[in-house]
Amino acid sequence: VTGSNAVGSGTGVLNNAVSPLNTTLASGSYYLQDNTRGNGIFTYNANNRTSLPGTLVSNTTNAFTATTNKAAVDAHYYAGKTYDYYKSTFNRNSYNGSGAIIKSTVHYSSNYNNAFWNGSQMVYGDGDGTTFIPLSGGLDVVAHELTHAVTSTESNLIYQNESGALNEAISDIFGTVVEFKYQADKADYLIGEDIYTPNTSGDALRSMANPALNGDPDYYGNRYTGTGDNGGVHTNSGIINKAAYLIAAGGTHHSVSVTGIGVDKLGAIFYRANTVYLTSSSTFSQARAALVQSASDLYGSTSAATTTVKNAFTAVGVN
Ligand SMILES: CCC(=O)Oc1c(C)cccc1C(=O)O
Ligand SMILES: [Ca+2]
Ligand SMILES: [Ca+2]
Ligand SMILES: [Zn+2]
Repeated sequence: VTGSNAVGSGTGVLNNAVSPLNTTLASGSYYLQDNTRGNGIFTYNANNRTSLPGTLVSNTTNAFTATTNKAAVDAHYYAGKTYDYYKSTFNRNSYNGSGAIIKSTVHYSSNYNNAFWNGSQMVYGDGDGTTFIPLSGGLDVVAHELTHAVTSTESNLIYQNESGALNEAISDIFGTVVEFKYQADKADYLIGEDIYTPNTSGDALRSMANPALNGDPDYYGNRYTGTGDNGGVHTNSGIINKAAYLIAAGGTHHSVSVTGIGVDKLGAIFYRANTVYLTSSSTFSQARAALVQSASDLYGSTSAATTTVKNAFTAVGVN
């Protein structure tokens, strides 16, 4: 909408206080339209139907506290945080580097246990209340989805088999790196923990530290070779996620010891690989080479970081 920039507040999915919330005032109503980031962040409501994008979320006041708006408040705010991560860390202006409008839709369909980037926008279900609560309530989830958009404009990793698992892992990695940056007090190497199984504590959709907790592989020799889930993109991502965990936090896996270098360097190395070296058909082995080269470019060929990347991939059986 055409209006004036405003700064409001709101309540999120977990009844978390959200502030500041960048909104637009137009004709006496406030809209979840943030004009301060790139060409804007726009958050919509699908009203439990499946036509997109739905209706731009509005409120009579600049306090978005109504229950019906909690998913939208988090989707909007967390998209802004993810924008801020890419802009402040890599000077990347939105997912395409040129300020592309960021669109999110919440309340998609009914009892929808999914979130996705549809090639043009982010889409969030409300969950069925048992497996998931509204999925935009997790910062790692929102950053995961927006990172799919970054990947699509960079390496454009094909969403199947090894390139698809790399695509998925890159989204999990940046979901986690963004969580460490903006939710340091509760950051972890779990994915979706805030919105997964409200009746069970301590679990998550995936674990980077221990993929096996969810039955996902953490070693190349144990990869899934079937056709389900586009060739196991959310399963074999565990191999790359484990390597990423070892790169950041360190550890010993399959008798290979890795010295951790922290999440900031993890993000820098994967960002350079995704923007400079990876291609749409990259395999795990080619990703190892891309990441070693990226670490070498950034920190030196004999640096601790480069050694750590090599050891982490050896630890998960990727050479
Ligand atoms: C961490 C976010 C995530 O994995 O979202 C998905 C869900 C919940 C179901 C199916 C696909 C995705 C995805 O974005 O890959
Ligand atoms: Ca997490
Ligand atoms: Ca849970
Ligand atoms: Zn994904």
